[in-house]
Amino acid sequence: MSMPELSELHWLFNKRALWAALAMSGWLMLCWICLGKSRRPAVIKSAAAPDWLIAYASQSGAAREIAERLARTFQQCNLTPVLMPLNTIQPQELAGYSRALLIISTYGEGEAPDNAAAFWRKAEGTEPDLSSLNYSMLALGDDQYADFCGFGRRLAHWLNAAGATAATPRQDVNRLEPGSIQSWSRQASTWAGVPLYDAETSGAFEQWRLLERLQLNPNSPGSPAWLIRLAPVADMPIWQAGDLAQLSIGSALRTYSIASLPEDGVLELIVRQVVSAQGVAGHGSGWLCCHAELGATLDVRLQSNPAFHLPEGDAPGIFIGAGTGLAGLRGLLRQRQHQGRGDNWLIFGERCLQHDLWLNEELDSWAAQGKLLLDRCFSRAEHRPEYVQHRLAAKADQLRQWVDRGASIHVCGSLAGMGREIHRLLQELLTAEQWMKLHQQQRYRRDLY
Ligand SMILES: Cc1cc2nc3c(=O)[nH]c(=O)nc-3n(C[C@H](O)[C@H](O)[C@H](O)COP(=O)(O)O)c2cc1C
Repeated sequence: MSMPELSELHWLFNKRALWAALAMSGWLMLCWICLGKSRRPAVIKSAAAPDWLIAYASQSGAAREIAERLARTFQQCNLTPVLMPLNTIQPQELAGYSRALLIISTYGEGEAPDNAAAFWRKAEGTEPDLSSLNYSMLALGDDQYADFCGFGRRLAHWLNAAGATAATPRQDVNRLEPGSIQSWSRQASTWAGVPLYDAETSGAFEQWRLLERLQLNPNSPGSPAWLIRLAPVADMPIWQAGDLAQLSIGSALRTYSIASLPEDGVLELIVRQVVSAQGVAGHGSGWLCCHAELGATLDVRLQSNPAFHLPEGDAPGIFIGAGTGLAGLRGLLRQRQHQGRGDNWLIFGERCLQHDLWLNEELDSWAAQGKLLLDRCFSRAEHRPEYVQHRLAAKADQLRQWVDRGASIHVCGSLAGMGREIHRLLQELLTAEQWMKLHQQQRYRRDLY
């Protein structure tokens, strides 16, 4: 999966027993609350929509990436925050929110980054009534500049003068220092009731070498997707299926789902080559998929992602994904094969049968051995165009039977394009009891971006 970049950070659910228990019980409660809400009539559902704002001011992307990651964590808890750069909101519109997380970088000489400058021009010197707004600010900067975190500080003063309440002390961060970010995250987590971040399950950056890249979809109508294979320069680190890899490429950091196991001796990723409307290759994907020479080294940090690990036990597994979402599912499926657990059902969607048989040798061989029930769907199929949600709906009886047998459901891929649809459909196709048990027993796991 190609996910947003981060600098010097690690975001995850803690492994330590106490925090895990707290986080999971919090998560379960949220699921319960949201489940209850989403089963009421639509009008109540929208009236009860969460009022979280996650706003950022970012020049080179660090603050934006943090904000995006926060938003994803909220979404994994079935909350739907509004995520935006400050410029896209009018100062007085902040009064429409009761809770905000603000990730604010400083640029120039103590100035606002470009995507917050217009906001600040309008805000400065005005004093709207923001007395119903509570906020928590993470201010990013560099103490080598004379006005350290100057914009964050000025924005916080302005908010306070307008009557807003700081729910946590403003945290100034020097050069993305992880300890400060962690400290803020813990406080913000407590306030927000969402487990936002913990540093202890992320390792350090290690060097890896680009070993190979194989295009998975030659001639596809979709953008090229590549299986990227990396070998460790030093010892092979340990990770679990479901974990993530943060790649440092130039000044950017990108996060991808890991598609392989340590036993494979390589770190495999599935990366879609991003090309802008102007034909410019994306920074991270362009380097990985086109520009980097084989043998080139890059810094990678592995990030534990317990929320997407396989559950204990040998119950069946349902795996649903589209596009690069196959990466996370493939890691899990490989682990299931290693464990000798053949009761797997994969529903995978891409564009067309002729050019999008991603990883077909491996998947077909598991299917031929009876270890995988394989449903491929193609959105551009001539006769029966289909998305994964259509196939799932067509196999609703089978879904219910598997869930009754204790199956867990893993969903990986885009939130907007697929994750939300699958979520909605599962709620519709499963009985209330099945849906409740899936949550209670933590058998519904998602890696969406
Ligand atoms: C040209 C430039 C000017 C900067 N000016 C300041 C500054 O005045 N005060 C400060 O604390 N940090 C300053 N910084 C540091 C950035 O705030 C810091 O690198 C931050 O992590 C960037 O976050 P972003 O990628 O979200 O924009 C500056 C950085 C650059 C490149």
